[in-house]
Amino acid sequence: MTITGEEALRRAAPAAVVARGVTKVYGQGDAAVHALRGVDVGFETGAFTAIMGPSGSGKSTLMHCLAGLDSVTKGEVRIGDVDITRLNDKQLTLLRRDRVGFIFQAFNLLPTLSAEQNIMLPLDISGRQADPELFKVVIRTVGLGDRLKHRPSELSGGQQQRVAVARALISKPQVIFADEPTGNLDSRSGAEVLSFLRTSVRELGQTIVMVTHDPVAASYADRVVFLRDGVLVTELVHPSPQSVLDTLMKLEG
Ligand SMILES: Nc1ncnc2c1ncn2[C@@H]1O[C@H](COP(=O)(O)OP(=O)(O)OP(=O)(O)O)[C@@H](O)[C@H]1O
Repeated sequence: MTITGEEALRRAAPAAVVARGVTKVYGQGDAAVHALRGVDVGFETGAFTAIMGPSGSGKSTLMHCLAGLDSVTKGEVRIGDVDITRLNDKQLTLLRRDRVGFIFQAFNLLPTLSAEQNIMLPLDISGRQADPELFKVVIRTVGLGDRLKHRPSELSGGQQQRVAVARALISKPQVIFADEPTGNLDSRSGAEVLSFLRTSVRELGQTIVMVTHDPVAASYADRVVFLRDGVLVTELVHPSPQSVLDTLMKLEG
């Protein structure tokens, strides 16, 4: 029997995040918008997965539902062994704080804190200590050694996003959700940030799920899943910019 690359990936690693039958309807009656119509998808532990699709296909909605930032109308979302759709607000807040990392398009750093203080903030808030070895590895990985005392305003956009990447990595979350992490960066800084994400998957075994519009960004992932009209329609394993672009053109055509 031939095993496809995708099957091999699935067999090698259990899913860190699983969505089953996820439906999301915004509004009611005539004004109802069916943003997700029964999405089934798994995201492997230690893999980098991109979510793509035409504008309005439901990418951000799916990511928000996976990360517990938005509620589902129907269906189940598991992060590890926890069905997050059954948690109350307080439990969800703790789960996001302790098990999930976020990287957004706007870097979301606190302007009065240094790079190092921004990186440590989530751990400080939850009263946890950083693993000193991991801190060294993360700082080396994202190349911020000589910038740790700088404030965000003294850093370039690419450097600020590297701080946000380090902040997401330092708490060893079960999964990092990245929403257009290179959307505000020039192509060189974007490539650097994507390389750091790739390295964190390879060297730290980090699980990453990223929403992007950019075929080049998506090509850094191990796998790309494609949405259209709120449904998962296809996926690519070991994507190239060209194969992602071709698939998108077919979906939009
Ligand atoms: N809060 C909301 N209230 C009502 N409709 C919404 C809301 N958020 C999203 N939608 C609708 O749900 C659908 C999916 O939106 P979503 O933002 O998830 O798509 P997307 O693929 O991320 O789009 P884009 O690529 O343009 O960012 C769209 O039709 C959108 O208008």
